Amino acid sequence: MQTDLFAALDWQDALLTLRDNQLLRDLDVAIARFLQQQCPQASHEVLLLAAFTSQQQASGHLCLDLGNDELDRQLWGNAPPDGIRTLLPGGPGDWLRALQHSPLVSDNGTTPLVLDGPRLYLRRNWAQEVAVAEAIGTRLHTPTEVDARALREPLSQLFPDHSDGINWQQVACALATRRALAIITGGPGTGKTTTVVRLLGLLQSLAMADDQRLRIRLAAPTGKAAARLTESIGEQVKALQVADNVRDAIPTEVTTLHRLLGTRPDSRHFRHHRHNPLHADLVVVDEASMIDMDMMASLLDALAPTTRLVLLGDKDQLASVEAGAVMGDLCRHAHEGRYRPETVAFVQASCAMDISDYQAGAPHSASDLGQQTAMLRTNWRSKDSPGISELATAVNGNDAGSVSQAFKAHDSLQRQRLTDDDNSLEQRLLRGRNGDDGLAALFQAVAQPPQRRADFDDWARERLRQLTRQQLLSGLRSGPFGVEALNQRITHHLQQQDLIPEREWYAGRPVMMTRNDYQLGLMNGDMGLALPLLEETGREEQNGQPHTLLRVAFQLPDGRIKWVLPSRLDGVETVYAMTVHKSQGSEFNHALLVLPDTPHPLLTRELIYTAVTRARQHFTLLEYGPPAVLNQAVARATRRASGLTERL
Ligand SMILES: Nc1ncnc2c1ncn2[C@@H]1O[C@H](COP(=O)(O)OP(=O)(O)OP(=O)(O)O)[C@@H](O)[C@H]1O
Repeated sequence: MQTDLFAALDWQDALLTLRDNQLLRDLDVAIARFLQQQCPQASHEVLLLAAFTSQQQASGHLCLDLGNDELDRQLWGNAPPDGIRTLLPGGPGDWLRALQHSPLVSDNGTTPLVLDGPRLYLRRNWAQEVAVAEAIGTRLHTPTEVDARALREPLSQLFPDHSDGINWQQVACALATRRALAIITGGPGTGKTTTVVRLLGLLQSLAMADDQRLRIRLAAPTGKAAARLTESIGEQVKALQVADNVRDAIPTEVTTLHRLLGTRPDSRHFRHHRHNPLHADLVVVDEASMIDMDMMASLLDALAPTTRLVLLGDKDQLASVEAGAVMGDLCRHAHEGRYRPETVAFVQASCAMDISDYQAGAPHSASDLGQQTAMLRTNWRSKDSPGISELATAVNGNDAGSVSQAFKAHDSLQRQRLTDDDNSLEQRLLRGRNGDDGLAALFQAVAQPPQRRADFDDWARERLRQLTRQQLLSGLRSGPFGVEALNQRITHHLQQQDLIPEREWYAGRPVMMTRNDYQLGLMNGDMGLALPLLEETGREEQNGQPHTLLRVAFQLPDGRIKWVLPSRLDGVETVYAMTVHKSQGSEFNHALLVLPDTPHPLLTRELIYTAVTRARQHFTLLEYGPPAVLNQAVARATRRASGLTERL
């Protein structure tokens, strides 16, 4: 009966209705139509599932997991729309049977759709996931092992600080020497950079003792993250307890992943791939939680099988905007350790430390990858901002009581209820916490450029640093509490206060790149500030003032300042407010998070955690609604559908 009804419906209309109800995108509709052209005998049920599989990518899922208990919610929110049951009769079990008999579906990548257990993939996503799992598997079976006892002496020199418990930094270093892949995860300030610099010192010392020299490359997913790491690596390398020639053989410049792999204009393919691998013996990638499956596949493809890869990142942060949550998948059990007895013995021999409390309960629960993964657990920056790590831990633990308690216990944390009909948000941003971190101070400083052209780069660097003293964040892009509305509202207020003129470009306008511009060498997410630049040739004064031109200053990953003509930038937006997604890889002395007046499905635990951990010293929650908005967000953990963990 249902099948008759289904056949009677006009297929094209059904797709368009789903699109009009925002259950599908144009792209998803196009994919279903394309597949129908390729295979006219394909059932509408399978085509519809293909459209939904494509649509799942918009939420970061790599596949449609038909075994997911929350499939209904994932597909169409709360309740299925009218008529959908007619289009897609039965339940996941029936759909799986339909897929198994469809000519569009195989389990080995020979068809446009791939069914792997209960997971339905578009072929490209499946192929990437398989390639990533294989490349990781190869690295995990490539021993680079050195004798554990031979590590003991150099490790104790690199880690002179004596601690009673387990020194996870030292454990991470020791584990990383064993295979061509290592993962080091930990929250902010847990010493990931410190650890990796010591690891580089260790590996380079061992190589140089053998008359070799490792070619080391350092990278991060965004320009901002690369710039931040360049700065902290530089300091750490200076403090490294190694011979001078070893120190000199450790690079401090961090590049973006795109530059590392070699972007090619007008192509989504990179210059480096399996037939032209990167010339490197060791590649370190920081902020690995921002790497999506597509980029991870490209990265692994560009590395020779013998090139060591070390991934650093915070597994609890928001996953990449694009599909895949690779770091989260790779670190699924990092907090438990789940080490095998031989790993425990290796750590005992190399570090004289007992990690048997973190041994796997049952042999099958330990994975090869787990043996190469270490989680750092001490926040070394906590003296500066104890409240922030306490709040972050409470958010991670979905502990509403501890979240409220943290706000009460620490001056570094503030929670303020705002109403929509006053200007208290704008006034707060203008004032800042202590005057010198507010927007008013920024505009004042911007209005006082140096007198000599030679001083402009340093001045711009300082102004860009000033910009990171305070940042307003929102988890949403659209709607009254999304960054678009917030930026408009703040801009309007500043104009009313005569702090900025009513035109698009003005000195003091903070902007962010919204796409990669390879010609300019600027990447999506890079932040710039419009500043008056003293004109080099026109030294003559105008009305008693030196002649200045408006330029946008960006800091490149190597620290240099790049001055760009505003008209040359077509992919930028104002960032008085920034999305939490875009704030990844950045830190601010004071981060302020706006929460809307009602709970929102896009606000999740990872998003709140990421916002809190952007703050170095102070975190403020600006609530336009009841506490339930925060509590519901903290309770909502995201789980992205992928088969990577199982495959590994
Ligand atoms: N073992 C240690 N003993 C004392 N201080 C440490 C130790 N490890 C790291 N630190 C200090 O803690 C601070 C944070 O370390 P580091 O930058 O390595 O952390 P991180 O995890 O890379 O931080 P983030 O990702 O938040 O930038 C630094 O000032 C560093 O010098």
